[in-house]
Amino acid sequence: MIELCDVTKRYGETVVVDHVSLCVAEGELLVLLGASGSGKTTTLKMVNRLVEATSGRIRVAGEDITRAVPHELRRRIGYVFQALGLFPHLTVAENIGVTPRLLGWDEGRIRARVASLLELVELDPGVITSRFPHELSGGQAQRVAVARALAAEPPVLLLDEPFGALDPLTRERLQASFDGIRKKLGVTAIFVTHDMVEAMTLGDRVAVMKSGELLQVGTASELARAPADPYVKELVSAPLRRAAFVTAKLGGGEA
Ligand SMILES: Nc1ncnc2c1ncn2[C@@H]1O[C@H](COP(=O)(O)OP(=O)(O)OP(=O)(O)O)[C@@H](O)[C@H]1O
Repeated sequence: MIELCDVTKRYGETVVVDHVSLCVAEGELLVLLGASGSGKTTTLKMVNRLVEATSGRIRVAGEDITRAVPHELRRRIGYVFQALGLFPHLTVAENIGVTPRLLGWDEGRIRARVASLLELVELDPGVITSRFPHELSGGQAQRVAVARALAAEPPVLLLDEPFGALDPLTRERLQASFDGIRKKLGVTAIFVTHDMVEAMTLGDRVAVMKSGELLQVGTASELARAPADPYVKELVSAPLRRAAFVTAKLGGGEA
């Protein structure tokens, strides 16, 4: 469904994404995992042409994206990015309804969709629909951005740390409900995170990036069993190291 073939992005002399090749199958969620500055966001933005690749080829549903009109491409691809991009002068309901409205849905269908999406992301429609983005907390705004990306049931979703601003318990609940809905809808997705536990929880496969290079792609257990690089090994063992630390801190290994 999404194919990157030998994709490179350069800014001047600096290579920020270095000959990356990746395939995401229909209905699959691929996590892009890596440290800050490793090129995850740039890779994601090349898929919907918010950033143009310097070289290489990208296809979505078999179509070379350079042949698509960028705004039409983006209507077919839901996108949640770090800066959220909610329209400040539109209410929550209007923000979520933007793409369905562009696609010509009738108002009743849009209203019902907005209400069901708000419930999905655990926001009370009665309270939140008529608020403006500046009247939301960071976590609420993030949830509205996720709802907006799902609004027109796009076949492809790109998510850049969509749960980053949430407290850990809300984050865990929303990860679970997101996982359910994307499987139910059969959405193909690329999900950027630097959190290994989130990657293991949500990803069918995980792609590890470092300094613009793709180090390894595989299921979490493949990465754990046969890490191709010391950095991958360190990343996948991080949750266990932290769990051991917490266990020790709480007073021993019996817990
Ligand atoms: N418009 C730009 N001009 C020059 N360099 C850029 C530009 N956009 C990104 N970069 C650089 O490209 C590299 C990769 O950035 P990118 O945002 O893709 O990383 P990331 O892995 O998503 O990081 P984070 O987890 O912090 O969001 C960084 O070194 C960044 O400074």
